[in-house]
Amino acid sequence: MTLRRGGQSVLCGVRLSVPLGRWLAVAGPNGAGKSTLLQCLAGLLLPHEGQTRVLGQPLAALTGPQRARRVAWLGQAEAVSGELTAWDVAMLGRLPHQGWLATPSAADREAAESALRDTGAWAWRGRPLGQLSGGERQRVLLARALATQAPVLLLDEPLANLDPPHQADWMALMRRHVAAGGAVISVLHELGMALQADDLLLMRAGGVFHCGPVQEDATRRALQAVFDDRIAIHPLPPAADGRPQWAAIAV
Ligand SMILES: Nc1ncnc2c1ncn2[C@@H]1O[C@H](COP(=O)(O)OP(=O)(O)OP(=O)(O)O)[C@@H](O)[C@H]1O
Repeated sequence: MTLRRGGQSVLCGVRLSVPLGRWLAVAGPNGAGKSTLLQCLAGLLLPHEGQTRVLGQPLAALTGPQRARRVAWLGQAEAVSGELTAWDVAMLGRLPHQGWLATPSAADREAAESALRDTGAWAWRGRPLGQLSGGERQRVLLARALATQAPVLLLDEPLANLDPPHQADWMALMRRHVAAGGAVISVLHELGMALQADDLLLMRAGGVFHCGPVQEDATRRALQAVFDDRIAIHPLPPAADGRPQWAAIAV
C-alpha cells in the first residue's frame, strides 16, 4: 500500500495481514505513518496503490453499512457533537445494523448498553458528551466502536486520556475481543501496553520497520531500534494469566 499526501510519500509499500484472533499494536516515532495506515485500513483514505481486504473481500466493494458491520473505527480527536448524550453516541454504532428510518431494535439497545457497561460509561449515559472529561468521552467513543459488534477494531490512540485502571480495563476488553475471534489493530504510544499485544508493527518513515510477535526477542529489539535505542525494555513479573510482560522506559 502506497499513499502520497501534500506531494510527499507518507506510506510506501506497506504490506500487512492481520488474522482474526490476534491483536496487533502499531508503534513508531511521530510522523511515521501510523494514523495514515489506519485510515487507509478503515477506508477513510484511498491509497494510490494497493487495497485493503476485510474478511476476504476488498473494502472498496462493500457498501458503507457492510463495511461498518465488519470494521469499527475509533479515530484521534473525533469530532462528535457535544450535545449528543453518551447513549446517543453508543447508538450511533448501531446505525449500520438498522434499516432506513427504522427505529432501534431490542438488539440495538442491548448492544449499546453492553458496550457502555463494558467501558464503564453506563453511569453517565444520559449526559451530553460536551460535559464529560477527556477520559470519560474517550470511553464513550470506545463504546460506540464496540456497539457495532464488528469483528475488526481499528483504534487510533484509544488510550488517550485514560487513567491506568481504565487502560487495564481497555486491555482486558481487547483480549476478550480477540479471544472471541475478533481482530484488533491499535496505534499505541503507550509502549508498555503495546508490548502486551500479540504482534507489533513498527513503522518508520512511512514504511514497515519490523512486524512480528511481541514474544520474539527480535521484535522487542526492533522496538528499541525504531526509537533509536532511546527506550529500554525490561521484563516484568508475568500477568495473572501467565503472559510475559515488559516495561518500556525512556532512557
Ligand atoms: N493532511 C495531510 N497532508 C499532508 N501531509 C500529511 C497530512 N496528514 C499527515 N501528513 C503527514 O504524513 C506523515 C504521517 O502522518 P501520520 O499522522 O500518519 O503519522 P503518525 O505516525 O500517526 O504520527 P503521530 O505519532 O505523531 O500521531 C507525517 O509526516 C505527516 O506530516
